[in-house]
Amino acid sequence: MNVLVTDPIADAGLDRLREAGHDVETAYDVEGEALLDAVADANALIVRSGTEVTEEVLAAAPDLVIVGRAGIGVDNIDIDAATDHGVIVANAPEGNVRAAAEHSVAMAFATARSIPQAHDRLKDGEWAKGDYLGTEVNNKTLGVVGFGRVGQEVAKRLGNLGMDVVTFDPYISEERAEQFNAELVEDLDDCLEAADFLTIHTPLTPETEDMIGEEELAQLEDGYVVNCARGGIIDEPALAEAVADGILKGAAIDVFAEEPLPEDSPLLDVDDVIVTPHLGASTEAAQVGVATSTADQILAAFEDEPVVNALNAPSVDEAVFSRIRPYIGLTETAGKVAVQLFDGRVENVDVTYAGDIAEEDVELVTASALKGVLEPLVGSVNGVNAQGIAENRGIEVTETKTNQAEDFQSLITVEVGDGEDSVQVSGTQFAGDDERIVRIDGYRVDAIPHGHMLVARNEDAPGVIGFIGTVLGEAGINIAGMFNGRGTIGGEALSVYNLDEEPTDDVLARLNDDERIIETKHISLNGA
Ligand SMILES: NC(=O)C1=CN([C@@H]2O[C@H](COP(=O)(O)OP(=O)(O)OC[C@H]3O[C@@H](n4cnc5c(N)ncnc54)[C@H](O)[C@@H]3O)[C@@H](O)[C@H]2O)C=CC1
Ligand SMILES: O=C(O)C(=O)COP(=O)(O)O
Repeated sequence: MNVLVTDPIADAGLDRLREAGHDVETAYDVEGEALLDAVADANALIVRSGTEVTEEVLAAAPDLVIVGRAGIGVDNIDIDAATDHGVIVANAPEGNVRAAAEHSVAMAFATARSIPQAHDRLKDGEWAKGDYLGTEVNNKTLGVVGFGRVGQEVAKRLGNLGMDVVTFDPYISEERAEQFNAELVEDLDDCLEAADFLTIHTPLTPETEDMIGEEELAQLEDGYVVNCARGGIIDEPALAEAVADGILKGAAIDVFAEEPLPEDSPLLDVDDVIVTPHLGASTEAAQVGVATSTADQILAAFEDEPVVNALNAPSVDEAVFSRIRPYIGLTETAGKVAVQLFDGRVENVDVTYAGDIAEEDVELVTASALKGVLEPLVGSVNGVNAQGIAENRGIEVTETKTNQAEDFQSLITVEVGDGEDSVQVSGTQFAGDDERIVRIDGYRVDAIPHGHMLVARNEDAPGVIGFIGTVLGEAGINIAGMFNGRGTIGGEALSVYNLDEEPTDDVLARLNDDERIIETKHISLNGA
């Protein structure tokens, strides 16, 4: 497989991919047409914050399976577009958390003690001792906006250095805040009022964009602001002005609305705003951590294993995956059989899980049923885009769980219908990877789903099966296996044939012309 890396990541990640036999190409700083050319044959793309992964980039990469973000923030990746293209987006949410937290703490101290300013002057030969009277963090209040992984680590560290911590995060519980000795406040205003130091740790979202503007900064009077989260959350001109006018004592900023090099940012012109070029994640340990984690996500995606940090695909842990794995292919097959037997326009897909499988997290299995149903209709479908494609086509998807699995340990039934008619196909998995279709529309069968199949509904009368065999034989089509299921004796029967070749339209017409045959259908499971 081809892995394209467009932002620098640690060798440990690149080596892991190469050792697994993949071609890894690095193309740092490519953009525009060059990026579109570079992704053309990529199966995986690895980025940090430097590459914009747009709809255009995704459209230029028809073989792309996964975008790996070697870090946390994914605001540079169009996840909805990736989902539409069936491309997994996975980040590495753990590796750089401590690095970002430590940088935030370092920046808080650096602004509170004017370290960069004093450093510059001393290097210029000036002993400016009298100009700097700093602020201690001890006995001050830290306001943390966004109490996720990084926010919590910052709270822990600065809490241990004598600060009281208040936090504003509408999506966490009071208990969570208490675990870190932080007081959860209801409004951003309460946080701003209380804080001497404000530190931002939210993602950049439509909700957080420009969340801190002139009014908010005014409430922090005489305080300090630290932003090592994302540019765009704080209004840069408002912050520059608040610091320049002495409303705030200082600000420490690692991230900018425009990167790299925020040439037009007024923050660069204000002495008491100290800046670093998006260095929060730049430690050796963090870079090894995110690079190896990203490589692992990519290897998992290539192997059809669960991508644990996938942001747009159902994901389960290894233990659950090993239990549901046998049912993923089976359920896709049941979906493929059902949709080929169904004559109407598919309006609903119902997947029923019976027996042991009903105890599991089956989101991935349902996605595979949808893949089976939808792929013959719309082309490339996978666990990432299956639900979205179903939604776009107005197909209602339901999951039912029951402990009634007849004599089977687990039985999965995929039903496709249009509100009036429907087709049901049930499958099970016997020991040793032995997949079977065991019910079609309630008829008991025992069919090995494979290659070309013929499903016939016919009168349960002497000679019908012989007739079908003769017609196939005359056409030179070998029957590899045959399974007959019937309702009542002399009533209707359903038989399933595994064929070595595809039956021609003529063969199907000959069979369907016989009055004892209600209908025959060719099912293709090539690749299954
Ligand atoms: N400067 C750098 O190099 C680095 C920057 N980051 C950035 O730091 C930020 C935090 O990362 P994590 O802690 O891992 O993310 P996280 O997802 O663990 O935490 C984010 C928190 O923000 C909260 N939040 C979301 N919307 C909010 C709102 N409107 N108001 C208040 N809180 C809100 C969420 O509930 C969540 O608890 C991200 O923007 C990430 O990209 C992370 C690592 C390095
Ligand atoms: O992980 C994040 O969110 C970061 O901001 C780190 O960005 P980077 O990987 O250094 O471009």
